[in-house]
Amino acid sequence: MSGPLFHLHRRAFLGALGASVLTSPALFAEQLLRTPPLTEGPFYPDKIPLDTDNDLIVIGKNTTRAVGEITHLTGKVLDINGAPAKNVVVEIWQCDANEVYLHSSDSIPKVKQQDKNFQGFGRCTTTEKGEYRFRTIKPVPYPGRPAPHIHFKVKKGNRELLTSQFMIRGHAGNARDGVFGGVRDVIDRELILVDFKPVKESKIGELQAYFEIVLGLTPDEKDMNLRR
Ligand SMILES: O=C(O)c1ccc(O)c(O)c1
Repeated sequence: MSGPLFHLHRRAFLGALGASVLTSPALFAEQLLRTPPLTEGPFYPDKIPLDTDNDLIVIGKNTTRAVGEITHLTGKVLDINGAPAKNVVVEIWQCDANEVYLHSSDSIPKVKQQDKNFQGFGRCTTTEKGEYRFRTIKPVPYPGRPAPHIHFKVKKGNRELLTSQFMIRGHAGNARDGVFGGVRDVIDRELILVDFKPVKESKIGELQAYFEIVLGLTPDEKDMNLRR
């Protein structure tokens, strides 16, 4: 999701609340909307691959690239006050262009179908500004999951801060997807949708997607706030 769009939706949200609750605008106005958590699904890798870098298109020193529409996925991890979450790890995983996840219960039965050049899983540590970046493929529908999606987790050390998924804004499969349909709140839906746009200078049809992940308070931090 792009920065400006994000703020537009936030304003729409405040508008929907009505003027009466805005008597103390500072309470809301400074906070970003938190990325909603979503199911991990059945296919977080059961065996972490040797190559876990942020380029899912090329495994190790292979010379053949993965099949699919190359996407430069970038973004930031922020807290609800807009401060960067630096030095946290973003993990992504998704099925390959032939609908196979890097998980033995999917990849063993579909061994002939699997794209052996797709890394399927990657990690990126955020910078001082909370930035992350991946090179991956535009996600495709999976049997039983008509909304193409990329799963992600945000971790700090061993602590899992968020598990969710993002989906393609405007994709026809979203309306038929059980996980997307399970997100009842219209604002929450907006917060998991991402635009996939052509990279203008690219001669090979690469795409770019920008997604800001906003972390809510962790259980420990909520506890601290209650005690304050
Ligand atoms: O329930 C499932 O089958 C299923 C499959 C793939 C996914 O990515 C997922 O989140 C759920």
